[in-house]
Amino acid sequence: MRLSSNIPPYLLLLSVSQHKFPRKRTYLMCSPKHFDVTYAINPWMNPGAEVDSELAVRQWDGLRQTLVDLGHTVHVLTPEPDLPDMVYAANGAFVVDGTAYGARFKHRQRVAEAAAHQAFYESEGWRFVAPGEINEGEGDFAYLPEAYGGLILAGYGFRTEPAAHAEAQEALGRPVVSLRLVDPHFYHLDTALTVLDDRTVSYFPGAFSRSAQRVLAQLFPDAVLADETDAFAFGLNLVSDGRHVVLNSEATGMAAKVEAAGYIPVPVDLAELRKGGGSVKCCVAELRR
Ligand SMILES: CN(C)C(=N)NCCC[C@H](N)C(=O)O
Repeated sequence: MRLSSNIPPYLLLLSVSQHKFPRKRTYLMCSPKHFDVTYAINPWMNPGAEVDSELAVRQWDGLRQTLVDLGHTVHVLTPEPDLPDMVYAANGAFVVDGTAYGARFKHRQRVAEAAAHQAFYESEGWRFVAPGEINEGEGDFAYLPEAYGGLILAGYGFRTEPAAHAEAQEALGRPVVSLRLVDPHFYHLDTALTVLDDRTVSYFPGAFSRSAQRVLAQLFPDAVLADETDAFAFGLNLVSDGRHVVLNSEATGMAAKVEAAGYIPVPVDLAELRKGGGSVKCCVAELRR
């Protein structure tokens, strides 16, 4: 930056402090090679709907390439034929400070996915904690490394059991704040709340119980608030590196909100995978060393 003598130093400091800095991330994804909608376990799934799995793979690859082009490392899990929801890799574990707390899926159709994730973490040398309680990994857990010294937010009400929140706190040694989800369209925390940078969240209040809304307002007075339209467009189901916000291209309102908050929206088309009830974030697990 060229310093101009006409700009008062306090204004320069202000512009630097508002600049968002990206952090290089490591992610895990799984190709939708076997993606299909053959059962309905959330309100978005319609087993009668036609699914173009080749289009799903192309769109998914666009997301993978976008993350690589932003400078991030993306590991890829091998998809398995009878696990059509395996593309939603965020649900397989929750990783903080080098420890992977494994998933235990609620619905029988997804139960076998957990073993594939466990095998990945163990073969890559991560500390793996096997779960006793039902939980759907990063679908229902979010981490803010710089909020309150490192804070985990956890959703319950549809998939993950509250007992898993205590189990995650034991496994990961970070405080866990439990938040009750109340709208079945937003059955995982990551459809209703997202982490924009190490201390900032964005969320749709209407997806949470009144008490959970009060908790979020108390903890995050500076949150970027999303509305129902943003949430229904899967606008909160995004992946941010602290500066670039990769989100569903249909979520134009949410893109405008993150831009106004100082981030750079990076839209990707993931329409085919919406038929399974997920978007960008569901497809991407963050591996935190
Ligand atoms: C953002 N969401 C909801 C996710 N993190 N995961 C998507 C899972 C979709 C799958 N058919 C299911 O219902 O489990």
